[in-house]
Amino acid sequence: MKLSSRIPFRLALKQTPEQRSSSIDTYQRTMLHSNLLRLVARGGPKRLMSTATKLTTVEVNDKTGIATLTMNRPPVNSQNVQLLEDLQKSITEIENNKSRGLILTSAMSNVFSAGLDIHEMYNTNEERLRIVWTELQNAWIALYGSSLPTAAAINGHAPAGGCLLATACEYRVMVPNCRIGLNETQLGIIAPKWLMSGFLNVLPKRVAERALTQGRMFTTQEAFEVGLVDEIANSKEEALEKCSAFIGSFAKVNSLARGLTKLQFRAENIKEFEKIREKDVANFIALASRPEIQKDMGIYLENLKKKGKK
Ligand SMILES: CCCCCCC/C=C/C(=O)SCCNC(=O)CCNC(=O)[C@H](O)C(C)(C)COP(=O)(O)OP(=O)(O)OC[C@H]1O[C@@H](n2cnc3c(N)ncnc32)[C@H](O)[C@@H]1OP(=O)(O)O
Repeated sequence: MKLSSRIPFRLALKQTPEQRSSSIDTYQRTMLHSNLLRLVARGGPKRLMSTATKLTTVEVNDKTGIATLTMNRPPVNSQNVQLLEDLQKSITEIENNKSRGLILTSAMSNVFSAGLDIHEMYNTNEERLRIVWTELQNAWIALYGSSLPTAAAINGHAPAGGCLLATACEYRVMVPNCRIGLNETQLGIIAPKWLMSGFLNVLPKRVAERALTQGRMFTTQEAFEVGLVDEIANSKEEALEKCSAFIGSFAKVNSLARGLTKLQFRAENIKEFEKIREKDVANFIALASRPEIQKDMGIYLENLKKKGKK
């Protein structure tokens, strides 16, 4: 069985030793291929891929081979089921079309993603809650478990689920005067462990614990200082360039070796997540259905609306 050198981690985890050794042939071919792609050109012609998605677009730069995945759900890219499904489709498409890397960004001018769409969790039924949470899990694992180099061009605020997507990537570049963080405790809710894993990958444990217990939203500058974002860019274009440069830094590195090394860092979190994912859905349904949580969500939504009208 021939295996792609860009096999997603969730599948690589299930490989037998024979399958792994067959990947080594691919390894050698990939070496040759990556040697041909040494220089990363910036800019260049872009090709819009034929995605069947409504709320995401994928553009591949023909010179660099890097795909830009853009979330486009006005006004704030809040993550409803459709956006979460489209994210997964686009990630799969990028993995299958042999792109050299993936940059996640937003079509909004001041918001990367406002996190889960609270309307999807409010005043709804258990089946809908199950779908919402399962799709959030699926979108996260597709990004976190991708063997491609991934980077987030955070061109606006990234609270909660927005921060989740950004920290699922390997590199983050953020524009000034925005906020990012996992603010769940401020909303009276507890983020499960898998949801914190990207955050815990990039921050020292002590900083992460304090931020998560406080539900802290970091400004761009603060996020840079603690290492939650890797660079600050003055515009979305600059953020995209910096993300491309990060992905380009792997041009001389064999992609299979790179991907499997990434896997070794993430495998434990992924395995833990796979073990508890069904229980986690049940926990979410139980929590989100509680009358006091529903009441708080209603108040939160009202306050968001009032703020918008000011
Ligand atoms: C029950 C257990 C749950 C466990 C879940 C744990 C995991 C994940 C959780 C989440 O992701 S929950 C979502 C958390 N997100 C937030 O708290 C962000 C809230 N939004 C904002 O802070 C701001 O909107 C913004 C992102 C900083 C953008 O500010 P801006 O001034 O540009 O826009 P607004 O005027 O505030 O919003 C415009 C419009 O959008 C609506 N909206 C904003 N965020 C959401 C959202 N997350 N879900 C649904 N709708 C949202 C907002 O109400 C406005 O609506 P209208 O007034 O235009 O109707």
